[in-house]
Amino acid sequence: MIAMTNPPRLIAWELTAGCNLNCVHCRGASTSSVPEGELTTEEAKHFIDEVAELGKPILILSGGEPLTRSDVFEIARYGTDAGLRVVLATNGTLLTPEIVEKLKEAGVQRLSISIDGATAETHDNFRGMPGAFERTLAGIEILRKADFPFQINATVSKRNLEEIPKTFELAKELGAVAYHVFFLVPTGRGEESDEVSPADYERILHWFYDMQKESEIQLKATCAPHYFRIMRQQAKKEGIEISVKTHGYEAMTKGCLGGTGFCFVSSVGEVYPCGYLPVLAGNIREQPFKDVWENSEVFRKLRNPEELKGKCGICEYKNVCAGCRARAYAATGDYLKEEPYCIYRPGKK
Ligand code: HEM
Ligand SMILES: C[C@H]1O[C@@H](n2cnc3c(N)ncnc32)[C@H](O)[C@@H]1O
Ligand code: MET
Ligand code: SF4
Repeated sequence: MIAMTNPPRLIAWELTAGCNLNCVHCRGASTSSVPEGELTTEEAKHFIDEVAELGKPILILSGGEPLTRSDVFEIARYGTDAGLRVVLATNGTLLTPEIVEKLKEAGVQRLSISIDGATAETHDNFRGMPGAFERTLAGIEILRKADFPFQINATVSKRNLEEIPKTFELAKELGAVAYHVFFLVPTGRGEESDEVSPADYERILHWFYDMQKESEIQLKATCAPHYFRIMRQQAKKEGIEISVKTHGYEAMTKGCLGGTGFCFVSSVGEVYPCGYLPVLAGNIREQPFKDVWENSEVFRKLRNPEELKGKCGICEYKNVCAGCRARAYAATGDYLKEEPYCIYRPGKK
């Protein structure tokens, strides 16, 4: 019998590597100069056709800054018409009422807006542009007036660790429908020296767990697979069964979806397990997307927990966590080795 591969549930697509900001942590090391060879509008549409044939994932139009690409609305419309749930990730500084209207017309369902500090000083230092915070807040005001749903994405690093709870408060005050924390991955301009310590991961993820229990808006921790262990450890202590009712969407999913439910497509058509793990799975200019998704070596390995090495390989939580493969790669050059930022010793329960 031939083993079936599930289609992706979520695809992040770097429509362009160009950007109007210059963030210290940017995985794409994006700047205002746009590298050559971006997928053309026609190639982009062809890719959408290929994705829609395989399944109906959420398609995240990302970057770089996707709003610097003039055909972004045409691409979004095409994705919507193909039956995909199209969302867009932006730094929020370029939003105008006209752009928001066009995004609505293109059927875009939600925007994510990055806010990496609760004060202008922290955010602007992070984002490499004085005035970015004010411009992003102005962008959010336009979204609110247009009644356009948005989530806040905040990236945790040593530079803003203590302000993270305040960014959550800000997200709620601003009327976000969700708050997603990303944990810095040292790739592109992201530096290992800015990563928070394993003990701080543990502390912030415990805080996140407590917030999730009482929050009225949706919370998600991205690139912190250990959250799924902590969730189980805490629920056990509290004598709670994990269910969608008690723990929301997080009850149904697992730590890292890279290569199993998620992949990243770069501005020149390269396919990766995620935007932080530079191990190439294939290129949609050279191969059908279906072929890359189903057959590439890196995806096949990531789908098999038995491939995990070190303490991740013997951990009782490996099926729900599996560690961050991008951090393992950045630290050792081998994406199957143990997650370097996890404090847990397998077998302790
Ligand atoms: C609806 C608006 C959303 C937007 C705009 C958005 C945006 C993003 C972006 C830009 C990334 C980073 C991708 C990269 O650069 O590699 C990302 C990652 C991710 N998001 Fe979201 N997201 C949204 C909703 C969701 C939802 C609803 C879920 C869960 C069902 C989700 C799950 C994930 C996962 C699993 C990753 C992958 C992290 C990784 O392994 O690379 N997102 N999201
Ligand atoms: C989609 C989200 O990804 C974040 N982002 C950009 N670069 C990195 C990185 N190296 N590590 C973690 N998150 C990152 C952006 O700040 C945005 O909020
Ligand atoms: N530029 C957008 C943001 O800052 C999306 C991609 S970030 C790599 O949120
Ligand atoms: S993180 Fe986003 S906004 Fe910042 S430089 Fe990278 S692409 Fe631009």
